[in-house]
Amino acid sequence: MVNYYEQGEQIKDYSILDILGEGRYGIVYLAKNTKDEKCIIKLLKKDMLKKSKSKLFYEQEILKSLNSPKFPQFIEYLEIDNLPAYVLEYIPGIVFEDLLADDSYLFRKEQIFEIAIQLVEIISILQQNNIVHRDIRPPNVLIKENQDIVLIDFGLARYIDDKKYTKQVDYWYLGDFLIHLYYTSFYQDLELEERPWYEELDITEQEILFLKKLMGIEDSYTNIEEIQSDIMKLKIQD
Ligand SMILES: Nc1ncnc2c1ncn2[C@@H]1O[C@H](COP(=O)(O)OP(=O)(O)OP(=O)(O)O)[C@@H](O)[C@H]1O
Repeated sequence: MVNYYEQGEQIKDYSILDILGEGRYGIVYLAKNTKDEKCIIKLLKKDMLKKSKSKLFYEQEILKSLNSPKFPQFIEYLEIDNLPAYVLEYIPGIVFEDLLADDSYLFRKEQIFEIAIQLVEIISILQQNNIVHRDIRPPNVLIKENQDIVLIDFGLARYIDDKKYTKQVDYWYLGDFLIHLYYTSFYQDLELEERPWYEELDITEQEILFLKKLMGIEDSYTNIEEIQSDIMKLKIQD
């Protein structure tokens, strides 16, 4: 049984404003502190306590260690009804999942390159801290009003090793993310047979090669500098 908190209810020093999301593992609340500043409270579900231990551990550990405006700051650990919870900085903005759900929103190429540059910078900071996020998807990437990008939800993030948790996992997600953005300006003729993205999208050979390398379809990228340099070349050619 999940004990939901309602708007106006108090959890320790925080007053609940809204429920932002509910996953298998827990509930994400928007709340405000005693100074009236908004923040995020993540509360784990009881029946998921065993399974979610590692999710909780890594998300906390990793966010504590990252000190950059490109990620939400870890504020504090709480225990609520004997369940672990933690408080994170609230980032005002909109997640890409919501932008993509709005069919009228089209990403232009120069916007896609700007977003790609910021995401690569984010991956580069993660790599400097030996971290792979493993979930860089539209619900987990937020864009602020000033167009700065912030990566959230570190539940699957881990320390890089050379087996399961490789750098290439985040390169694959970056490629897939960018393809979602390219598809916003693709008109699907329902009469025609579906083709793979590299045939359907109106993109250059260089863009195809870049995306294929990110996704490991062609020779994979081995380092982030190479990716940075290829995006700059694409941007100049555009
Ligand atoms: N720091 C934050 N600032 C602003 N909004 C946030 C923040 N963290 C989460 N959100 C909002 O809450 C939603 C759910 O958050 P998040 O994806 O971290 O939860 P989760 O339950 O761990 O997700 P999942 O079930 O996908 O693992 C996000 O899509 C976003 O809209």
